[in-house]
Amino acid sequence: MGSCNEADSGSISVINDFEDSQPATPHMEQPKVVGAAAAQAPIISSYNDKIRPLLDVIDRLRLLMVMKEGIQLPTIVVVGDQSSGKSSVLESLAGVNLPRSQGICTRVPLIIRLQNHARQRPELYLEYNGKMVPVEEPQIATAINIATDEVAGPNKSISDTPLTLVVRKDGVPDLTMVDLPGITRVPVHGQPDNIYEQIRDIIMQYITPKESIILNVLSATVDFSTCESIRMSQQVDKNGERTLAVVTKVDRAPEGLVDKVTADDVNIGLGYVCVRNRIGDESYEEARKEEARLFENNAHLSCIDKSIVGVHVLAQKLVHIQANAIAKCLPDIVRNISAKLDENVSELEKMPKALTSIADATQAMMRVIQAAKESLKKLLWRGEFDEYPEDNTTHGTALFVEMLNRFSDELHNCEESNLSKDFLTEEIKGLEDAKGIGLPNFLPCEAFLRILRRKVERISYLPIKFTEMYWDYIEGVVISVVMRHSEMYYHLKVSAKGAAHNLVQKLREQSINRVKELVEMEKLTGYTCSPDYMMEWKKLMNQQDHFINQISGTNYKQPRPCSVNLQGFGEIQVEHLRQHSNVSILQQAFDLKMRMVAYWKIFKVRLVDSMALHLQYGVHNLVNNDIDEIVKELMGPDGHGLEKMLVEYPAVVAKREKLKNSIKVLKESKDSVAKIMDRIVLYDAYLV
Ligand SMILES: Nc1nc2c(ncn2[C@@H]2O[C@H](COP(=O)(O)OP(=O)(O)OP(=O)(O)O)[C@@H](O)[C@H]2O)c(=O)[nH]1
Repeated sequence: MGSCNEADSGSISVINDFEDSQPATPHMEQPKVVGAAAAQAPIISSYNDKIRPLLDVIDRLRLLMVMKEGIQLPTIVVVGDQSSGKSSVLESLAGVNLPRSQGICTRVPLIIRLQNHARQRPELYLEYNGKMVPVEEPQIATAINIATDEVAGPNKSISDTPLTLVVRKDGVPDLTMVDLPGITRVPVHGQPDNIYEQIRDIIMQYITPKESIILNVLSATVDFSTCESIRMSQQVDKNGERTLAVVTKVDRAPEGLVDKVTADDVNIGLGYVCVRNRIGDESYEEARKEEARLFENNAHLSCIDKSIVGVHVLAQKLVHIQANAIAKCLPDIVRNISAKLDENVSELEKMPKALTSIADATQAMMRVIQAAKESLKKLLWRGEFDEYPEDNTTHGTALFVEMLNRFSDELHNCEESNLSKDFLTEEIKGLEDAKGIGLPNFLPCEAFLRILRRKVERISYLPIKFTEMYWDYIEGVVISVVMRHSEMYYHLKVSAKGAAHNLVQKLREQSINRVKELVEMEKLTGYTCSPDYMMEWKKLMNQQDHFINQISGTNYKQPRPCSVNLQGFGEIQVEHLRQHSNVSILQQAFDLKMRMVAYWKIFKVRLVDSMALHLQYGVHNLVNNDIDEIVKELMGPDGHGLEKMLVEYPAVVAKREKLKNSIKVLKESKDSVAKIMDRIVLYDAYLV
């Protein structure tokens, strides 16, 4: 802390404690103070001519809007609660009038580029909405208000579209800063209810990049720890390493200020600078004199170290911080620009060229269908999922096995219920219906077929349901693959979707008819050459004598059981069978039942196998041959179907334009930085 009353307000000297917290760059001299220019502007500083070209490049990149391409630039961002004095601080630094008020005043980000130039006459202009508007110094505040109304609307609403104010003036420090809307929680008339969230989002967008320097403007009249701007900057810069605090309105609350800035309760890493801004109609010169007098004579303020008071100290600190930030960030900026440029160039190369003739369109369409065909072969036939590793809904071969297993389970679980109570009832009825003249030990074939038909009929909905479900699934995959490959051609995408739908519907219908045929064939004939049938039947028939005995046996010493345990069936109720006095009928019914059970096992396996082969065959044909029908449909009967493909999808045109524009910006940016590469290497070498 410097001793009180020692500075001379007439001559400007720089006492800079910033060197303690920031390493001095060997190639960067400390900014000099040019006292002779004091008459023209409140801040007088010449800029290290090694850094000036680098700042010019950064400003050029900012003008090119390279930030929109994801390249972060070192930026001094001015934040503060509403009416904390942000614009007044900038005004003091720039020596020009900016809009100041007690209510919300800054409604859009205002980029202020201060450039020291030797000419007598200052040059000022505003850049916004692609315009460059020269402004006379006395009209700056009005011009900014007009431009703000144009960008953000005439009411009190805010916008994140920035305005740029360029101030070329003798004696100003070479600085580029962004002034942001002040944080307010209470919307005033005409402002949206979410004004706080809107302002917060803009501020966070600017202060989050680690390249940003946060200039936190705090009014001496408030408790710093209650400031919303402190809360926000701490969210992105916890230890305050890139935060500098400017304390304004020191004239209003001088008492205790020295303790406030010394205690540093709010963790400001780059330190504090206390200032007194212009009040009312004062001129800048008067304001600086008043400021110097205040820090010299005020009982409370004169105790504050001179190295942290005054607008000119603030200017010097900012210049120094900015120089270090640029030197540190430039190598990364150069690398990022190159990487982004390569990325965009390769993305543009991958985009389809605009189609200008039918021959082009035909070629593009063939390429799309060929690529879709290859993808479908992989997904639905070969089981290669490298193109869609995440989306397992398209992994057709794997899902087909799951679907088939589910179908098989459903078929097996679809057995008739209350089997135990009605045991042999259906068979006895079948035998009675098929009664005719014949030898008693011959089973009528018709009785077997009638029961078989009924059983097949009962499950016939299952294979059809499975077929429908399978083709629905195939349709989904085909459409999604075709659409993905035709993404870049809007009209092709729409037509190909329709053609894919029509094709799969046709195949679905054919497949359902084939499955219906399979079911009908099963109803018509009971046949198998599998030896399993006879083995199973014989095994079951071994229980016949015991079973019939339990129902109609004549051993009166033992009570007749009401149920019998049969292997393969469990406990069977038999009371209802005792009404049949004809043992031969029971024997035939038992035989019939066992034939049916043995045959039904064969039937179910055969049905699942046939369905698997049939559907696999269908998919094989689809991915190898049928898919080509899409081409025919797209060409149309008269061959004019592709004409509409010549009209491009607006989103593709927009994307191509955006990429071209980004490439242009990045190339220009690359060219700009190429001119100062030798300096970057110099600073880079130092920083390493
Ligand atoms: N006494 C005194 N008044 C000041 C000082 N700095 C700013 N003011 C006044 O405080 C009020 C708000 O100042 P602005 O610079 O408009 O504050 P701001 O933070 O830019 O305001 P918004 O952008 O609207 O949030 C104005 O009336 C200024 O004149 C100062 O150091 N001393």
